[in-house]
Amino acid sequence: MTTLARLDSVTRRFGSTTALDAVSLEIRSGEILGLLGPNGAGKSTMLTLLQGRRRPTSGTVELFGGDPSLARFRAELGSTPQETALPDTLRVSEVIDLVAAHFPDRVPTAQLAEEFGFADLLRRQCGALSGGQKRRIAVALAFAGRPRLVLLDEPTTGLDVDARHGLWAAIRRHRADGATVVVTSHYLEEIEALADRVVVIDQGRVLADDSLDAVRSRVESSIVSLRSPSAQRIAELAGVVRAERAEGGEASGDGTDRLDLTVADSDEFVRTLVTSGLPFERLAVRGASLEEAFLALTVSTPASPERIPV
Ligand SMILES: Nc1ncnc2c1ncn2[C@@H]1O[C@H](COP(=O)(O)OP(=O)(O)OP(=O)(O)O)[C@@H](O)[C@H]1O
Repeated sequence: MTTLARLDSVTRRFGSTTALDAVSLEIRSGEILGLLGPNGAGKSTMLTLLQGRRRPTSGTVELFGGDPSLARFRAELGSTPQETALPDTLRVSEVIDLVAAHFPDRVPTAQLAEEFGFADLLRRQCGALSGGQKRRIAVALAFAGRPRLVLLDEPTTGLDVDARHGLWAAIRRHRADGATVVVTSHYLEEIEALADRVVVIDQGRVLADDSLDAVRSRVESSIVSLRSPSAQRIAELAGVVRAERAEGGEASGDGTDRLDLTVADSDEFVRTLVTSGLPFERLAVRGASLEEAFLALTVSTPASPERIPV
């Protein structure tokens, strides 16, 4: 597998803020790489370095084997920024032609519009589009020149469910046609739906870099759900990484609370629970979703595990 881009011990500071802290990462051809992290984790900074829009404070960023701040190394790069800004007075088809003209092998306008679901908007001026329509067009623009590498910063923010699913299908189709994609997202289900590989970042550091399944299994989290009148004490038992009152789990009429506990080892935790003698009922155990695994990863960075007050 070819390496298309690489960060080698990259640190980027903004004044006293360290947005990226000694990050090393390779982007390999053919993959959809999901960048996952809370607000301010450093995801957008990583993309701007890959786009050559900023330089690292230290370390090396390489795009197609060269320095991304030099235009010739960006020739096969497509990207969609977090903020969508299309020129108000141009028609949609004109914006597509303008962007695609920079690439030697463009996707025909009608095909792109069909794939990304805006065939009916081609003659519309950009200023007259809704936020969601602009977003779909901005994502499509990243693919307009069949770039080898596409960077998508929160591509489906603000889109409804149907529009998001449509975009995911289009992104997958372009990957099948040979594009490599890096996608940041706040929607964890988006990363689960798209990514082959997941990089979890928090506070500028890479906490995990592995296949989707491996990231899930690496944290080996399980969710133990139960009801108990002693919720607080159960949440404080050894082995609990995170404790949360389940949705709709307000104290019920019988004085018990429903709890969802993220634990590293469910067998061990159940033994601890039984030994504690604390009352519980309706215990259920299941594997953690990516979202839950991600939360467990990011909250376990400090010395002590986080316990959300229950
Ligand atoms: N131009 C800048 N000047 C000062 N600080 C900045 C600048 N750009 C980013 N930062 C800081 O660097 C850190 C990382 O920001 P970044 O935008 O990369 O995070 P992110 O993971 O993309 O967050 P979000 O999910 O909220 O978009 C944050 O603390 C942010 O405030």
